[in-house]
Amino acid sequence: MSAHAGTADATGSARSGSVVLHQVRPYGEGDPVDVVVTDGQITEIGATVTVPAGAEEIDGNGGILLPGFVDMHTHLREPGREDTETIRSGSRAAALGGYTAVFAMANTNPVADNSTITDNVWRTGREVGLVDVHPVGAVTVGLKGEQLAEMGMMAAGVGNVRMFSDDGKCVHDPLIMRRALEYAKGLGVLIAQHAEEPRLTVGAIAHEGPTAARLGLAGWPRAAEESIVVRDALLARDAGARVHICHASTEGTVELLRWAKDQGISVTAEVTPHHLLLTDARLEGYDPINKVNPPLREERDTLALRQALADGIVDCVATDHAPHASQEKCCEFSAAKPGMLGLQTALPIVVQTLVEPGLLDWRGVARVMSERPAQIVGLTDQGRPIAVGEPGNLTVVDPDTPWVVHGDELASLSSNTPYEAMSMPATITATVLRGVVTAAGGQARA
Ligand SMILES: NC(=O)N[C@@H](CC(=O)O)C(=O)O
Ligand SMILES: [Zn+2]
Ligand SMILES: [Zn+2]
Repeated sequence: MSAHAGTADATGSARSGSVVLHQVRPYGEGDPVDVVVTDGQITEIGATVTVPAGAEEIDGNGGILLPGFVDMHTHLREPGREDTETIRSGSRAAALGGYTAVFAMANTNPVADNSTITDNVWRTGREVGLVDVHPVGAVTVGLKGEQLAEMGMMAAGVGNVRMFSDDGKCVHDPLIMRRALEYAKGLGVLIAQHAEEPRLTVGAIAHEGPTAARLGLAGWPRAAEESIVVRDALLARDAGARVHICHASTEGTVELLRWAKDQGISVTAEVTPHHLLLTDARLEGYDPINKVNPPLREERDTLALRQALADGIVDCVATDHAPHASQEKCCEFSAAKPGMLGLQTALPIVVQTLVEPGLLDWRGVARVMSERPAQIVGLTDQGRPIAVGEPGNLTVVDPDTPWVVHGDELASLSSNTPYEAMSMPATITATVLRGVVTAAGGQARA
């Protein structure tokens, strides 16, 4: 393999240079081809191509070529908790997971409720240059739910904020939510809601059901999510605005999304890999590694969410990558922080829960991991078709090389993965951002 052919400069645009991906199968279809990316764009696709002088060459080994993944829901903890994740460490995890763009949630310390912070997140992401880090702006000042943040200022800044969320908390006051939706409509931006009726989750730490009852854990009912999903669908309808539901976790939410979409309401939703794979059966043993908001639910919820993704009722997969320090995850269950790592394990879990059971083909994976999230947030340079003239944001997947997860080997500064010692069925061979290799052979390039 030749030396690095290009690097992303501080503004993130690709420098001159070329990458050749040898022996890859776009969307897993047809015979392997070679793909040339020059100056950030796909310039040639064919059985035999001209390798430009000085190009970095990657052997795809017959693996699957997909558009680079887009994560609508990542927590990078900068500013404030750089001991658990930084924009750099999170970008490394993202590149290794096949991502070319991530949306960094606003629940940092201080909260990203102003353009100084959102612009800084954007700039730092560009300096690192491994993945486009799009700042999410807070909907309300300090995530307090009382006063709308300066959404217009954040949208107009260099961070070009296009998604707003109080994630971690629900925008609970319906009048504030209504105003946020109206304002967002005017700005052409998206509100993403952490759907949780807080009056139904006081003290709650586990899914309300037989398992929590047996273990004596205070329950978080499905209705806490579903009541906000239906409320916000109605508010979006009346405002003529769009609303996005973060981490959908219940069978009932799927039914409500189906109803809302049937009505023509502009509601979209994401599901996390952990809500596709894991259930509250994990809570036996009280290991706080399994504590997450919303909580792990029951098998019928995971099955409904998988089917909903296949049907397009749930639009996309988002990681809700939520790093926490080990001392915050190995205390008593009730005291532990909720959240789990997700960036490096998302694609293999999608393979396990959707591709292997025949619910999605690789075109479907491109849809839920890349195309739909890019469309929902309005990114025009991501989630694009694999074709000459399109941006060189690409991921090569090896579907035949399993690997075993070890939290301390992940790129994240935290190690709170619920998949410790589990085998993952697929590996990311390489990730390319605007024609620059950002990760290859399990190594990130910054
Ligand atoms: N999902 C979680 O359990 N935790 C998230 C917040 C959130 O996504 O609600 C976090 O920031 O740690
Ligand atoms: Zn949340
Ligand atoms: Zn979150």
